[in-house]
Amino acid sequence: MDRPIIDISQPLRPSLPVWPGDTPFTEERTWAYGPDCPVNVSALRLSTHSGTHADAPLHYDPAGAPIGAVDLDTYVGPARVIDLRGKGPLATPDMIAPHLDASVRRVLIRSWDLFPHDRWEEAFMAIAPDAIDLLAGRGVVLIGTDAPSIDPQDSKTMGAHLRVKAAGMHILEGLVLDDVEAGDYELIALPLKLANLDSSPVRAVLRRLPE
Ligand SMILES: Nc1ccccc1C(=O)C[C@H](N)C(=O)O
Ligand SMILES: [Zn+2]
Ligand SMILES: [Zn+2]
Repeated sequence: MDRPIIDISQPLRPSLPVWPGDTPFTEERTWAYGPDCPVNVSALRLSTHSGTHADAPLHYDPAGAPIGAVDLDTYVGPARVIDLRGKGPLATPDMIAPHLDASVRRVLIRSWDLFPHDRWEEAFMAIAPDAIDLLAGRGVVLIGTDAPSIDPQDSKTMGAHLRVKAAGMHILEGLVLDDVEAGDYELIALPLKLANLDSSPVRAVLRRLPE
């Protein structure tokens, strides 16, 4: 069976919308191909939470592991995409529970009809802390979302992140699920081996599961 790759990652470019106040994405050419130079080499500067990314425990726990030290198995394997479009600003246990079964280890939530590639959209769907508890209780090890955070933009308590910490779960944020039907897939979304940092951009992809 053909299992084409479905790219669920944001393009990283200077116009990338970023969290208010965070580091904008910039790029520059350090060496430019030309008569005296046989190569192009560039430099980039970006927030660790740019685009589609994986939070490290260090993001919400000062003693937490940096992204370069996380267990990579979490980011590769079967994942269930669930469609919560139009269900409001907060994903609750009642919304999520009907989509789960004992086999599900990774859950990716779709909340946008169309991913807001060209603007920062602060009215994104967050995930209720007790929904994280439900997922953890069902054996889910990774929660992903097409929103830029699992907590509301104005959160000061980071309730969902702290429940993720308590459960030892992992997080993907900023996924692009516009072209993905609800269902089960193989997820591949490995973070960079950034030795000291709180998050890493990922190239997240899905494939149909082998029959
Ligand atoms: N860039 C930030 C700067 C300050 C506070 C939050 C962010 C975020 O991007 C949210 C983040 N992705 C999160 O894991 O919730
Ligand atoms: Zn993040
Ligand atoms: Zn986060």
